[in-house]
Amino acid sequence: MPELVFFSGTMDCGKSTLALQIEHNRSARGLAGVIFTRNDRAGEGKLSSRLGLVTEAVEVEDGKDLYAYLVDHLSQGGRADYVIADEAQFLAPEQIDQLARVVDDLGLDVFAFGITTDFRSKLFPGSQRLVELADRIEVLQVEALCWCGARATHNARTIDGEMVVEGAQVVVGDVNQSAGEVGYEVLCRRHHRRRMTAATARAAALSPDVLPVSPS
Ligand SMILES: Nc1ncnc2c1ncn2[C@@H]1O[C@H](COP(=O)(O)OP(=O)(O)O)[C@@H](O)[C@H]1O
Ligand SMILES: Cc1cn([C@H]2C[C@H](O)[C@@H](COP(=O)(O)O)O2)c(=O)[nH]c1=O
Repeated sequence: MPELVFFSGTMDCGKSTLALQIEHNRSARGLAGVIFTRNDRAGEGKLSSRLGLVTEAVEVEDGKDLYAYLVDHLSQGGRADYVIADEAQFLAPEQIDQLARVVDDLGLDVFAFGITTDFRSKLFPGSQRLVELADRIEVLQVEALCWCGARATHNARTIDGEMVVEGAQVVVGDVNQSAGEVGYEVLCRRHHRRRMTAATARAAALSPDVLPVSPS
């Protein structure tokens, strides 16, 4: 049975790498995939991994109907044996519904990859719809780690290493950004709640007089 699978995890846990591996293994066996993405750091129409691999993809703009795209593609003689959607958190809920229809009405497997929650630990609308509709949700096996060594479960947005909690939901960016730039850091829940990043933990360790944070 074809499936809609949501591979989810924090930033930097290997989602795009896995998407590229699935694409490689299937195309090596003569299967043809359609790859969707939106707002990849490598630029428009790219699916890229931090391991350096990159492939061409179809950029999903606002309002693009993914089901209609596949029907057009197939009716013009194109092949599609499976579908990959990276950065799926950026898709609109209607576009996730269209991916579910691709599974049910076209009989194709759809593999969607994305982060579940934003820097305020709120669900992205696209991820929420995936949680609601997916046949299966897979959490990636290679765990990203918080600076304390615990499994990272949350994404923090940082400026100069300090966690910020105000701003637009979507700001394309990366972990390990240089000073002055908006960046991201993955944290365990405890340290996300306390807004304690690697930089602020280091600074606190150097100032033993600082009182503990309030028990909120
Ligand atoms: N220099 C490196 N050597 C080995 N593995 C690396 C290196 N840089 C990144 N990685 C791996 O790549 C993962 C990030 O992969 P990527 O697919 O870009 O993540 P995601 O799409 O989840 O944000 C890291 O968690 C790490 O496992
Ligand atoms: C937490 C969070 C992230 N983003 C952006 C930052 C990156 O461009 C992508 C995640 O990509 P990755 O391949 O999983 O690293 O999402 C955002 O726009 N808003 C956020 O709150």
